[in-house]
Amino acid sequence: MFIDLTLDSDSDELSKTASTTSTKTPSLPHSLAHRALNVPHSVPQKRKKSDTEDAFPALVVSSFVNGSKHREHDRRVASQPEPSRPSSRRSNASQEAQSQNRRHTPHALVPALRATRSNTPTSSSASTPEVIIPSNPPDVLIYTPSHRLKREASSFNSGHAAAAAATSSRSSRSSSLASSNPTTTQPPTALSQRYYPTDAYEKRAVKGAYPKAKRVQRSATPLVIGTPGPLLIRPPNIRQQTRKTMKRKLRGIKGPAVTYDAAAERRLADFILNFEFVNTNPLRKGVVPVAEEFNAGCTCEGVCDETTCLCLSKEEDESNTNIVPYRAAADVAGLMVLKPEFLTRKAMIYECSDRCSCDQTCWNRVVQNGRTVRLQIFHTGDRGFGLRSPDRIRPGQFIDCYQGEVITAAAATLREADHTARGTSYLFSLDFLNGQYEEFEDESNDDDDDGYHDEDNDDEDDEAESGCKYVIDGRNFGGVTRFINHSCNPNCRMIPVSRNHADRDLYDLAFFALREIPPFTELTFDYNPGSEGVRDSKIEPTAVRCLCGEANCRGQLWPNQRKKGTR
Ligand SMILES: C[S@@+](CC[C@H](N)C(=O)[O-])C[C@H]1O[C@@H](n2cnc3c(N)ncnc32)[C@H](O)[C@@H]1O
Repeated sequence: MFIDLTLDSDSDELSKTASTTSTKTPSLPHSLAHRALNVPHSVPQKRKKSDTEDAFPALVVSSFVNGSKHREHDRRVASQPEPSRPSSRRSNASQEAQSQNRRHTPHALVPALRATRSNTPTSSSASTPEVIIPSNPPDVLIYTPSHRLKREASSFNSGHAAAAAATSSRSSRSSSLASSNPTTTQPPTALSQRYYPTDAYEKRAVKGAYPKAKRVQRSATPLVIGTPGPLLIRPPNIRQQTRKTMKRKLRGIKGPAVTYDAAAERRLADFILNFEFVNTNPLRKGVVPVAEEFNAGCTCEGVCDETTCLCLSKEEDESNTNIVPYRAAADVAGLMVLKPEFLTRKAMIYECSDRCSCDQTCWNRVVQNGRTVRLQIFHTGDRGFGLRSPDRIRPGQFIDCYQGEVITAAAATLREADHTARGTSYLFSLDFLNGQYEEFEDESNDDDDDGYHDEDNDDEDDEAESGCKYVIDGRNFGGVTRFINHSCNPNCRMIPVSRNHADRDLYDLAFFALREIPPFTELTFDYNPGSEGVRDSKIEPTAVRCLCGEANCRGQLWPNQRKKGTR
């Protein structure tokens, strides 16, 4: 067993060994204690002179055995070059060491080196100091720190403490310490040359701004054409992928399934690649809903009382009675449908809201509960895609809302040109309540009239021109109802439905069945309500021709591209 000088110090083994060896073992500085280690050599490996031999002159532990502790002498002897040691003496000394060991050592410690001198009782008669390397390998070697090493260690510690205390003048202090103690190795600091070399710039300049071009011999470079990847072996099936995308997007629509007619698959898949279905209307720049705090709710308990519910609109006559929009369907429990008389009215439906005290099962919550019928997209042949339902739809049954981006009237004016150029339009004005507050608005505008042009009013100019503040655009983002075509004899009607009495510009455009609609019948509504029964005498040359094929067809969808909404 012997001591590995490279290992760390705090070993229990060492302290144990040291205590069993001798209580007089010199106490080593912390960094000089060593751990005993089993290695296959009998003699410590040669180390750098400055690190080990000078610093750790060998102390032969077993020299304690016979009571003589000639450490200094041993150290000197151990440093003698090996060739000066006669082999015969070495063997004699070795034998003697072994016998000493056998006689006196109660434990496994034996000397590694034994210094001899002519006047020592255990030495041979030779006057030259010798190192005796016993044939039996030494067990323990503990090196004593030299005076020089002790000096260096203490000067290093004091220099390190001083450097830590004076952080501001660290570099100068360190350098002065370094100069005063040339043997001290300074730990690198933040200002060290190692991290911030002051000559880095010069070195780069010498090296040159650009690296040298790599010279390549092209003729010697092999051109390897590997085996083709999966893309070349089996090209992706674009059709399959677009179909998958379409199905994924259709699955994202809330409510009962929305499917498509197999004959329309290819065209629909191509179209849907550039279209996004939405479940709520995205509000675009400039569209600001009236805060819920301004809304009022009813105070009904459980389900609403038709006669007292505050949400319902009042008849305009003197009776002041509530207009009740819904009734229970005759054949389906829990299904609410529009009252037949409401279908012929021109009124907005006000449903109960989150501000109401009635519960969610209240009969006055129909549109907000969403679609209850399945829908199917198909291709009409001459009017693009159309929409129908595989289910029977009852008169007055809610189908779905028209959905799309809500944009300002000014934005709609800009988009309208694009819609016109394409010959299709998906713009629906939210203009139902326009005109109903004109009297009040005229009075309030009088105060504002200061005779100056206000740029902020440009949007309002557009509004005034178009007759509404906001428009719903279902071209690129929309619900499945954006496929409903126009008919001059429609089976559905678009009715405005609100849950916020305070907001007259933002509300839902809900489709209700005007009559019984058999399964797979195309759903249609009038794009230009109010002109029913009026056969246009002159068809505008720019208007989209109506192809509904009904006997009462007016010949054009609407005079200009933007639909009038529900007015
Ligand atoms: C809201 S979209 C209806 C869905 C549309 N067919 C599609 O494929 O996307 C309105 C457009 O459909 C076409 N359209 C709807 N009803 C029509 C009709 N009765 N006659 C001719 N074209 C019609 C017009 O091009 C119109 O601008």
